[in-house]
Amino acid sequence: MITTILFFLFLLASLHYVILHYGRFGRLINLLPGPQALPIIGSIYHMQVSSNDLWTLLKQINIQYYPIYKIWSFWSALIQIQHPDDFETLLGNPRFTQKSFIYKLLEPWFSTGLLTSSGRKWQTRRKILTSGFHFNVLQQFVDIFTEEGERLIKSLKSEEGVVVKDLLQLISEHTLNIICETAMGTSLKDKGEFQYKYRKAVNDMGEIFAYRLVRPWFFYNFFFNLFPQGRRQQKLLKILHGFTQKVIQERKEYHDQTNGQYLTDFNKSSDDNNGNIQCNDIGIRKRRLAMLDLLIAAHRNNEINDEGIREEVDTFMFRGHDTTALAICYSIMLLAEHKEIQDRARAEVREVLKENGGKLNTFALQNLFYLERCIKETLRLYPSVPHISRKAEKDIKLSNYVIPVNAVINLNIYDTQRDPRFWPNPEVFDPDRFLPENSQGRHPYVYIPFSAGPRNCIGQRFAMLELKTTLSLLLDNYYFEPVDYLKDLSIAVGMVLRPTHPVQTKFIPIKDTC
Ligand code: HEM
Repeated sequence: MITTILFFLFLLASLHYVILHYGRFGRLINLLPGPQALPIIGSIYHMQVSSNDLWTLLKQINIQYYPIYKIWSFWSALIQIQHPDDFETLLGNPRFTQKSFIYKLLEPWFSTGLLTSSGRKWQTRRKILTSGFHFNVLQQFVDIFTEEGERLIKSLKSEEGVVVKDLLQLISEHTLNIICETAMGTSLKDKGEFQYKYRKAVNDMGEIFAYRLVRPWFFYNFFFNLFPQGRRQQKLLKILHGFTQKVIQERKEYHDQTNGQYLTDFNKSSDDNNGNIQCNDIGIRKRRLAMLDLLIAAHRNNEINDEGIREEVDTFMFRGHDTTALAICYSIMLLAEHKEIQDRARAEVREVLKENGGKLNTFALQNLFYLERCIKETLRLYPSVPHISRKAEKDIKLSNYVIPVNAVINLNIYDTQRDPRFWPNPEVFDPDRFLPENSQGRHPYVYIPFSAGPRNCIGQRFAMLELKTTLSLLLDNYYFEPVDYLKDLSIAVGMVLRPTHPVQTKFIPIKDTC
């Protein structure tokens, strides 16, 4: 019986293979170069290795088939691209805004929030949420970035310096506090264990994402949930959704208690008469108009339902803390390894602080030109989001090949930003690449850490202000010294550019400030 079923399935798969590969779609895809593929399963058998070996393997394949190649993964064709002209053709075209099926792996977590949705839904949500990142709103957030930065500095205090054993853990605690206080209007103070579990679950979900990515038979949630990793994912989702539900519930309660009076004008100042932002006894900031408030206001106008709020809070909670934590970590590590650059950045921070009476505000942050170049250069070498992916919504010509409708197109941001054809000495950390005179003539799509076009990162200005504030405070108070070196870094394939092991850095207090 089993043999008959297997034989029948094999016949079906063979028939599907012939139709797929000898039809127009398959013929066009097969014109592209790419690693050796077996009938039916394609090239995916090369990729059944650990996620850091996969990272190394893909780098080799990228070099071999530059600038475009295909990977057959059973019935799907994945097109990998790495040329800024192709990025421009794809991202610059407002008709290519649909994400590929790879993002479906994220749907159990985010459903169809801003990152994963498409079409009308995405447009409506993007419109609602954009005002949450308006300059006036971001300006108020700088106070929170500073408060949290000061807490971080206190936590590092020690006479002779401290070696932080897991830099990413420490910094992601800080960035999660920030996203909750700013975008969600909720404080996580005294919720250490609760937030630790959330961050651990985020990390574990990243591993599961990478695991499924190269096992297309696990793309179907129903089937995946029957297996141990699927059951593990179910448990993690309970933690992740429990966390965000609590944040939403607390904020809703606050607006119910205040009769929704703070849900009206998003551009008004949120300070009391003395310029202080107040907290109520459950730690919720009064009158700060957060992104979550926009969603609650939209809910009251019947523009979004409870499920809609949850998917956006899940999306922003993850995207708003993990990406910035990685960027801060890599910045610290790079500055630790480049003492002269670190000293120059610190000198600038101190100068700007002096000019602003020791206070950081948006004006002061705007004047940190060198630090901004350091951050840009960090995001060139270590883009928090190394790859993005789109669905070909119609035929599109890339690097002289016609890519047929429905193909998956993966954009390799990481390798493009290190491509020696566009970046002299690409492995060298040189913030002055981003001086205006050194940027002239550079292809506009060769540097896209925040993506580009209509689906670019909605949080990029938020991220830059947060990074500048945190790094300024750290630079003003500590010398950074390397313990682990970036040349030894091992990276796992996943949603973000995560190291496979904890990384360590030493912070030595500067006597005149600490
Ligand atoms: C250094 C920090 C950050 C980097 C490098 C970064 C990078 C990116 C990239 C490359 C995309 C495009 C993703 C894709 O097409 O699949 C993106 C989208 C997005 N980012 Fe960021 N991001 C950062 C910080 C943030 C922050 C702080 C927030 C929220 C507060 C945020 C929220 C989002 C959202 C919601 C999207 C989806 C936008 C849409 O599709 O309309 N990001 N980000």
